[in-house]
Amino acid sequence: MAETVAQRLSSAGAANALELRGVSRMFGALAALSDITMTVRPGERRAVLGSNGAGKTTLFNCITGDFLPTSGTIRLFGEDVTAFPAYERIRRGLRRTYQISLLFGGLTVLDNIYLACRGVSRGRFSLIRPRRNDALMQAAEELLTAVHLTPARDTLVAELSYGQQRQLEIALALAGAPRFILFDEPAAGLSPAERRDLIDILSGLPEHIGYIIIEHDMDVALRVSERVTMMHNGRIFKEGSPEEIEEDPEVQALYLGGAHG
Ligand SMILES: Nc1ncnc2c1ncn2[C@@H]1O[C@H](COP(=O)(O)OP(=O)(O)OP(=O)(O)O)[C@@H](O)[C@H]1O
Repeated sequence: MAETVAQRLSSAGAANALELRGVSRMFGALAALSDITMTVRPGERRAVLGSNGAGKTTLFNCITGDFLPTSGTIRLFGEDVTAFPAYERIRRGLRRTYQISLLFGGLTVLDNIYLACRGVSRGRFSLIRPRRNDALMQAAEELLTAVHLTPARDTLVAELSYGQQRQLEIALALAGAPRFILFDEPAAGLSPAERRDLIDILSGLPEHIGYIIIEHDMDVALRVSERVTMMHNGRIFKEGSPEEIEEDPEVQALYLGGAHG
């Protein structure tokens, strides 16, 4: 089988994109995460699946720095970021999308992307209207294409369909040369055609960008990932290739049997 980008970067000695060691997160007496140990290589595409309450969102929140873990360590590209605030992790190339939309409805699609590019760039923020040859404007145009939104370039975000808004959220996560992205249920609420488009967009991302996708739609999750981590009750329950996970009898009994929401 051909070597994946993740394998090539890994054999070239690059640090893991993400490394969690013994990560736990308590909410009072409830262990939302218990002793999570997992590694994701640079460029690797990973799906994290599990029923409602399995701990997937808490896992994302600990990786981004929205929550601190109660115990354990988190390393990003070899660096211990366990106690780093979220913005320090963003500076190191980590991005995330949310289940709830965080877009500016009164601005155009291109303006939303442009502002995201500006927000993560190091230059000073200016209210002067950007010129068309501005490098950030060019980056914004490229992101527009990457998420298949070129026809909606000048449309106000409030007028976009729900699916187009989700596509725009992916563009915002791609602003500013990310190295690793956390996608939180990007297929939720999408039509079958929009799901196919999403699969194309994720499959077409530059190879060096790794990601973790939380997704309830197994068809999407298994098609856009090289490896799958199954969670249950705050623990890792199984890990394997999409084929291994799909055929695993325990996974089928617990998850594919309809126990998930
Ligand atoms: N801020 C919080 N305060 C208290 N309990 C929380 C908090 N966040 C999550 N939990 C609890 O932690 C457990 C894991 O929740 P989490 O949202 O991480 O699961 P999930 O796998 O993302 O579920 P879903 O698929 O429904 O989004 C649940 O029992 C949840 O009620």
